Amino acid sequence: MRQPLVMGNWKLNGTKASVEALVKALIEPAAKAEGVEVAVCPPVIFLGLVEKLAEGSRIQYGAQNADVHTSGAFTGENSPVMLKEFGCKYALVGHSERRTLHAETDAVVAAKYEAIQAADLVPVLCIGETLEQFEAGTTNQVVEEQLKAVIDRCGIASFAKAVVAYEPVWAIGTGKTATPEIAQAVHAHIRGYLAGFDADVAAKVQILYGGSVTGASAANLFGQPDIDGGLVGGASLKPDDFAQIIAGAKQ
Ligand SMILES: O=C(CO)COP(=O)(O)O
Repeated sequence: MRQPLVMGNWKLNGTKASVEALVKALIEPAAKAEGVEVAVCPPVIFLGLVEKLAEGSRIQYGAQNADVHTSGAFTGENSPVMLKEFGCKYALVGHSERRTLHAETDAVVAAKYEAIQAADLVPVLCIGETLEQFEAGTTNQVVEEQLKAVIDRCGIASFAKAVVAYEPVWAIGTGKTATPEIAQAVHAHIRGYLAGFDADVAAKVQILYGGSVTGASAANLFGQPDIDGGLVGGASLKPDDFAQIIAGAKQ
């Protein structure tokens, strides 16, 4: 019922040459992965290039961040409306690196989520606990709070046009993937929490796992009933690994 989605988050990586090589290398794996949605989130400066390269392919794309404003005196920002003009389908919001390095609070994340949807883009709402919170056993409360901030501002119905990405901070870029069992338990909790507001919306929303996903770990993770694909960092920069991850979602 839910279509798997595999999304690469390139973070602050790439050159014109590497972006060209990577997108070209992904066209065939994406074409073969019928039934799997494939997307990449390059640094915004490469969006125009990705738009050209991905034209006519099954590769969709998005931004890693967006401002809350549409236009104005906000030096250095990119608005969701501009991202839409460049053909983006998605925008990540609330990635842990934005929350930590750019002090994005739950309130800021909710405002950005709203602005992204207002521009007719699909927000990919990133949530997840730190190592300290994981060890303290508070994962479920942490993700509930992160979700609640968005529900309070935008309503549960907004999740009909959103994607959730569960990314435990301790698994991001560390090589420590959550086991399929740990990830599934949190995904089931997230879906159950959303179902408390609206069962139909909860049943349909795609919930991605992110954090050190590799070609080797993807299929087991994506085989879990509440894991609908992945948000992939490091491995999405390597065409062979990312192709294997895409294939892992086709099961
Ligand atoms: O942060 C991530 C994706 O948004 C995950 O990054 P890694 O796959 O490099 O751990």
